[in-house]
Amino acid sequence: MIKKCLTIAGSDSSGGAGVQADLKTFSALGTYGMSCISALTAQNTQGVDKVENVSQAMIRGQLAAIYSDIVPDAVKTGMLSCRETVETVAGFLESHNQAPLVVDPVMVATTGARLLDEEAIISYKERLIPLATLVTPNIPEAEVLSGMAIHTEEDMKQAAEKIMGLGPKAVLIKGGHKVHDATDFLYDGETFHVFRGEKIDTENTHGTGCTLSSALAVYLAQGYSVVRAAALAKKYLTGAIRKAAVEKVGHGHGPVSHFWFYGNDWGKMK
Ligand SMILES: Nc1ncnc2c1ncn2[C@@H]1O[C@H](COP(=O)(O)OP(=O)(O)O)[C@@H](O)[C@H]1O
Ligand SMILES: Cc1ncc(COP(=O)(O)O)c(N)n1
Repeated sequence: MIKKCLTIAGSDSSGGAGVQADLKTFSALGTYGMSCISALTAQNTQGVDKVENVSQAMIRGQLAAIYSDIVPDAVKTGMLSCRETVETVAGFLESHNQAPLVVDPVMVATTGARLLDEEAIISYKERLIPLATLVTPNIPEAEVLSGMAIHTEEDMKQAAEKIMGLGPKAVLIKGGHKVHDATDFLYDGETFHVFRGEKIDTENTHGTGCTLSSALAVYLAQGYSVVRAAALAKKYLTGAIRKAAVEKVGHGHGPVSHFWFYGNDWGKMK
């Protein structure tokens, strides 16, 4: 039976990040995608112009409609925007969700705009992260969650240990913000797993974190271990960045391309 994946995240009007990136990833990897939209953004590849939060009643309504009909095999959260929404989502998932949960603690867009209120961080730490199968901060987000500065790979490991103290089953610190490589660290409380990645020379990285966390949700829905899911998700994302480097959309930070994955088969059909 087809696996069903749910994203709880913000909408990106330009289609590169947020719910739109998540649904594209779910489809490209052969799963059925569902969404609960937490906030609307008016944004493009150059910046975020406006943010409007969806009401708590509407967020609860979307989640209740989904869970009363189609039970997800995996869930991911992305931009949750404010403290109330983090609390609402955590409260709902606590009582209704039994599937693997990937928490991408989205705080700031690639273009620099804030996507999360400062007061929401405490709710992430106390309510949502403890429910996570995997939490996937980038380096600045890991600094906020761990309360320490990260300059070296040793720092990434120490921060991962501190974030594990918040109660998730595993943490993946993403290394895309480093200058020379794109190495990610996964810590499951016992072992550090290193995912070395070539840094592709491109500014077209809009939606990388969203795509990675969605691909992780897909592979967890399909029953892979967290370690295997992380390796497969990184492979999918690297292909999507590589394609984006030669296929620019928009005038700013172009979105990653999900077509690379279908590309070969489509080529054969022509
Ligand atoms: N230029 C790049 N080349 C290859 N991989 C990248 C590049 N930029 C980011 N990544 C990878 O994309 C994922 C998201 O990373 P990061 O940019 O750190 O997170 P976010 O999108 O949340 O800011 C990670 O797996 C990271 O290693
Ligand atoms: C609705 C929404 N969610 C998440 C991101 C972060 O994605 P990125 O870091 O790639 O800009 C975004 N820009 N917009």
